[in-house]
Formats: sequence, C-alpha cells, structure tokens
Amino acid sequence: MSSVLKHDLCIPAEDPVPAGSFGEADRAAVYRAIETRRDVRDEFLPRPIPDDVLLRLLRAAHSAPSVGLMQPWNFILIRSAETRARVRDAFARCNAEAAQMFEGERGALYRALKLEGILKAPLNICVTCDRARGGPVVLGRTHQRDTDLYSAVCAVQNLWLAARAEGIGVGWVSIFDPDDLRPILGVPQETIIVAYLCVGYVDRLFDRPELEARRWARRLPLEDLVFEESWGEPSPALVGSRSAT
Ligand SMILES: Cc1cc2c(cc1C)N(C[C@H](O)[C@H](O)[C@H](O)COP(=O)(O)O)c1[nH]c(=O)[nH]c(=O)c1N2
Repeated sequence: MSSVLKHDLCIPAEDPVPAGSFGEADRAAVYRAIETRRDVRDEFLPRPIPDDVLLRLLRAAHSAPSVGLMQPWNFILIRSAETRARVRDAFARCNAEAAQMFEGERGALYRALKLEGILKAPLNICVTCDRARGGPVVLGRTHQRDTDLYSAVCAVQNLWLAARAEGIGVGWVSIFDPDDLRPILGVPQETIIVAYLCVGYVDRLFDRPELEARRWARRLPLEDLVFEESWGEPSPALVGSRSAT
C-alpha cells in the first residue's frame, strides 16, 4: 500500500485484487446465498436433516460476531411432534390476536397468510440469549445493553445463510408470547427467547419475499434508505440504482 493510499483511503483503478478477497465463483456463491435466502413457511419436506449437516449449521451460527465475544446464544433443538404441537398452539393463540389488529381486506389477507411451519418442518430451533453470560461488564456492551441481543440475531442470520447453501429452508416465527414458550421449552426466566426457527429441506423457494409475492408488503428502494453524512441527505453513490432494486 502506497503512502497516498494509506492516508486517503482511496482505491486506485489499478489496485490489485484486495488481500483476502474471494475468487469470483466463491464471491458469487456468497451473494447468491444472501439474495436467494427466503423465509420458509409451507415448503418443508419431512426428510430429516443429517447430524453432520445440522452440526455445520450450528457451527455457522456459533461463528457469528458477538459483543465482547460474549457468545450469549444457546440453541434448543426441538424434534418431537408433541412439543411442536404445544408450540403451534401457543402460536395459534397469538396469531388469532394478531389477526384482529388488521381490518377489512388487510385482515382477510392476513388470515390467508401461512406464517409458520412449526409442524411441517421436521426440526425447530429456539435461539436464546443469556444476558448474564460474560459477567456484569462486557467489552462493548457498557453503553448499549441490547448488543447481546443483536449478537444472538447475528447467529440466527449465519444459520439462515448456511442453511440456504445446504438447500435447507428456515422460517422465523415470532408470533408468540415468550412466556407461553418458556415453560414448554424450559427456558429460564432471565434468558431471552430471541428466535424460534422452523428448519427443513424444501421442495421449492419463492424467488422474492413471499410477503411481497402475496402483496402484503414491498421491498423498499435502497436509495431511499442510504444517506450521505447526515440523516436525510441522499447518497450520490446510490444515484441511478433504482432499476437495480
Ligand atoms: C425478527 C423476524 C421475525 C419474523 C420474521 C423475520 C424476522 C427477521 N419473519 C420473516 C419475514 O416475514 C421475512 O423475512 C420477510 O418477509 C422477507 O422475506 P424473505 O426472508 O426475504 O423471504 C416471519 N415470517 C412469518 O411468516 N412469521 C413470523 O412470525 C415472522 N417473524
């Protein structure tokens, strides 16, 4: 790196391949996993997930970044039909409440959506966050207490992307009262239930978010979300990107 580069942090046109970057095929695979990852509700197959594959997914989750290397996560693997049925009941109760919050056509559309695959997926995984792990003072968490929760969410996303590469679908279900789940799964009171995931091989995937395909919501244009230097200032770097969103 020349001294100009060091001080100006610019990358000249003739810059060689950045150190540590992936080759083209690997890079494309990473973006493919990111872009084709979907939330899965109804496309699960009963085919069991082999232990070695499951281990890869859990290792991917456990490789996530975490504040102060706190690694606040635990993973509860739920396979029994009986436990899943109890969880499904907890979902159904909350989903009925949620449905009442949308009126008219929106309510009808909500009721038509399938928002979980708890019984259909052969495996469910509950991801938790132990807020006390790492002791009372954790590097990086002193002024932002919720960074432990953010860390656990990073683990979920790692698992989700690794699953995509394995041909395994994941569906995140959050339509629960955590206090309903807690006794079913034996989660201690001080531990937060971060995510309840339905996991299994799939026969197909939506090529865009299902909620978009079913006209519930739309992906927002990226350039509306990126600011330059200060809130509300459009970024020149994103000008002309609308067609790419
Ligand atoms: C924290 C959180 C919680 C939930 C979700 C996601 C996340 C991040 N999603 C999935 C969500 O609807 C989905 O990710 C978006 O619609 C985008 O679709 P793709 O994930 O790109 O397929 C989700 N989906 C669903 O059917 N029931 C649910 O309860 C939830 N809950």
